[in-house]
Amino acid sequence: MNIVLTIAGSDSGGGAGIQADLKTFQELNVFGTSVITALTAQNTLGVEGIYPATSEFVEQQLNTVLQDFEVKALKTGMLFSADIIKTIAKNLIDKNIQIVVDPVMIAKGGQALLQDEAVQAMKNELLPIATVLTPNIPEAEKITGMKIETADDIQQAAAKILQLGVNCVVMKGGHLEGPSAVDTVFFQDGSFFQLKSKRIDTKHTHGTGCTFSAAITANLGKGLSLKESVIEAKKFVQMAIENPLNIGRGHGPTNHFAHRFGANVEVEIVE
Ligand SMILES: Nc1ncnc2c1ncn2[C@@H]1O[C@H](COP(=O)(O)OP(=O)(O)O)[C@@H](O)[C@H]1O
Ligand SMILES: Cc1ncc(COP(=O)(O)OP(=O)(O)O)c(N)n1
Repeated sequence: MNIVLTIAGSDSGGGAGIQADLKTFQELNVFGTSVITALTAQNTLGVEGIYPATSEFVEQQLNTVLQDFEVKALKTGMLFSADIIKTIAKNLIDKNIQIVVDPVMIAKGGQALLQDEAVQAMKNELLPIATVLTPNIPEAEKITGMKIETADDIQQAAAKILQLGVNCVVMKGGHLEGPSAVDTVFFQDGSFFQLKSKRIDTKHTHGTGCTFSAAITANLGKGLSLKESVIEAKKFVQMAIENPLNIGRGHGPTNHFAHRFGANVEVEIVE
């Protein structure tokens, strides 16, 4: 049994955060463990409240899991504060674990899930030890300090992010426009490729980023290459978006069951 870990916030609505991660892990046949950084009172309409854990308790959860389980890959999601980020980085620096960083900053409803001053800690402490970073466009803008509108901007921003020490960056295109949802994957050696899928016209996209990064983590945990892990994760999230559950009165969750039925999902790989 391959064991993976999510270090993230709890979404009481079950569509994002720890809950989306564990559902994704389970669907992809890996054993999921968790370190909870914050509780959120949240549903499909938005985040009503945030109750962060202390960095000491985050550290205790992390060490308790790592002392007992051989974790192959982990992801981080909502980390909330600079203190929590520094604590996590300090405890992971000497571990042989593949690290997927989803730099969660702002929920769809606009609520901050990461304090502003924590962005610098993420850049200085966490990204240098990360295997892969999966920013959406606003997150990439915050990390790089540049406006991202064109394909050239995406390439420039990726280059800036790679300079921070992360091995690979997946620039997610969910927030862009056009008939395709295009994610571009950049590596340290200058190579890159794109993953293109049909953009689905839906409001039910709560937790897409969490689900995508959790699927990459699960795939890495199973021993797939980084490239294969990202490709398969894109297929997983595409199926989850294409087959909405239509629950909740706002931005509903993606459908983590969907991959069981969606063998024919179309994702084009452009090298
Ligand atoms: N409407 C959509 N149709 C198809 N794929 C989408 C759609 N929205 C997002 N995605 C995909 O979901 C994944 C998460 O992207 P994104 O929504 O940008 O992240 P986040 O949830 O962090 O904002 C990416 O693979 C992106 O291409
Ligand atoms: C607890 C928690 N973690 C992360 C998010 C953000 O998830 P994301 O996949 O980026 O989806 P949206 O917020 O954009 O719907 C969250 N909301 N809560």
